[in-house]
Amino acid sequence: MDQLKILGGRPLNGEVPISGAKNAALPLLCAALLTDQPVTLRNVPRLQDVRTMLDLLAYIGVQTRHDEYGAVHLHADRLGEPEAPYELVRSMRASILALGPLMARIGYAKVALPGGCAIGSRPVDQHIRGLQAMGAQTLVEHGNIIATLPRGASRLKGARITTEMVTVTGTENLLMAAVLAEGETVLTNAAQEPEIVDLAEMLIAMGAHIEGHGTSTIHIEGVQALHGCDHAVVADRIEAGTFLCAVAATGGDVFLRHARGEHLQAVIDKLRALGADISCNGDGVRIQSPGAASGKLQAQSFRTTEYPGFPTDMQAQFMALNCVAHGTSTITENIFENRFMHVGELARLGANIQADGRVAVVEGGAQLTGAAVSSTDLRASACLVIAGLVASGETLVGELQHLDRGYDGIEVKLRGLGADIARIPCQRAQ
Ligand SMILES: CC(=O)N[C@H]1[C@@H](OP(=O)(O)OP(=O)(O)OC[C@H]2O[C@@H](n3ccc(=O)[nH]c3=O)[C@H](O)[C@@H]2O)O[C@H](CO)[C@@H](O)[C@@H]1O
Ligand SMILES: C=C(OP(=O)(O)O)C(=O)O
Repeated sequence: MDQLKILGGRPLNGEVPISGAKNAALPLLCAALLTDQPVTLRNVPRLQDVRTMLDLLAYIGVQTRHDEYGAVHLHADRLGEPEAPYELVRSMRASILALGPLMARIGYAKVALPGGCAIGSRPVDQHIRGLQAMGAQTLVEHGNIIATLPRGASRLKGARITTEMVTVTGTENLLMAAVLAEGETVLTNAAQEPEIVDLAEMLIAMGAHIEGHGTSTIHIEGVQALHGCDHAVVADRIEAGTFLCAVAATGGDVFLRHARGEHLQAVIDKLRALGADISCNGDGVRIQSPGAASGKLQAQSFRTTEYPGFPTDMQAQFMALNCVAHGTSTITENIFENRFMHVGELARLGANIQADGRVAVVEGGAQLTGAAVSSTDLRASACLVIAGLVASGETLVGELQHLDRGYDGIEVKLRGLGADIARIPCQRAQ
């Protein structure tokens, strides 16, 4: 397995382009299942999760092509009796996003249950309950969710659905199911993330009737058929947030081109309180920071919540920053029950953190020193990269399959900003 070798202690300066969002691209790719006409998606990040999703869609019968300009061309004109097999689903939970569109388009879906994963148990009961409310008959058998329409029915039926908790992919699945259902669907307690808004905008461009996306109540009036579209994926707020934390920690002056400051307000508020100077305009976000070594950064307590609150997908990266800023901070993880696995690895670099259940108390001001560490999940890997950028000496980050799921060339981008970071291919990694 490849490793990242980082020599810490350098400030970051310059400009970095922010890629399209993983968590938007994955549902948008699945939305191509909703029409028999060609769909073009632009600004699609080059990530392992995108490759896995394209493999899955190809398996289902969709023609797919990722071109050299970052656009993906999809054509779902011939769908058979599609299956999303466990081999593809287990490496990427977002495969569950094929369920809603397949039910909407052909009234049949067989998707392997994604199972638990590193950050928590992550059930999909709300996806299934919502589809049942729209008339789907579902069966869990041999590890698969099999969904069908009742005898004589040709479409799902619109319904009022209130999910028991706010779920991002659950909202996306039900939104995609509802656009071709008969009559009106109202999703209450819906997720409000920018990725939901991006999906709704793509569906509207395909001819769907949707109102209220970006709020907790979404109204959808089903239509008979959708047409093709050409849509660009929204910029990745979590990639942008990761770079903001990296620059805050190392110090420097960086412009994040394409980043959308309005999608990162909770993180930006905390970074400003910590001591970074941040300005946003229509082209991107600029951060200037004196860096942790200046002794001027003040650690910030926060609790993760649904959008627009502080995102769980930024918790690990901000924790790395709190380790080197001054003062004690308390971090509460409210979304996933097991998302502190980076704590042990940060400790190997010299961090001082006590985690108990969903709460971690970070004693700031640590002088981190480089060591070999292992990623346990996607954002944990990003947090270790940030820690490595500030640690003295050499840090080796292993298990990069997690990082590669969600960051498009992070080491190339960081090197462009002045970091001393290199990927060591597995045969040379020691
Ligand atoms: C591909 C993608 O977009 N992934 C994001 C999505 O994951 P994902 O959509 O899987 O996360 P959810 O919003 O569904 O999960 C929120 C909480 O609800 C629980 N839950 C969810 C659905 C369900 O049927 N039953 C249930 O109990 C989950 O276990 C979790 O505790 O939102 C998460 C929360 O912002 C992010 O961390 C992920 O990066
Ligand atoms: C947890 C994440 O992704 P996924 O839902 O794909 O596991 C993430 O993007 O941080």
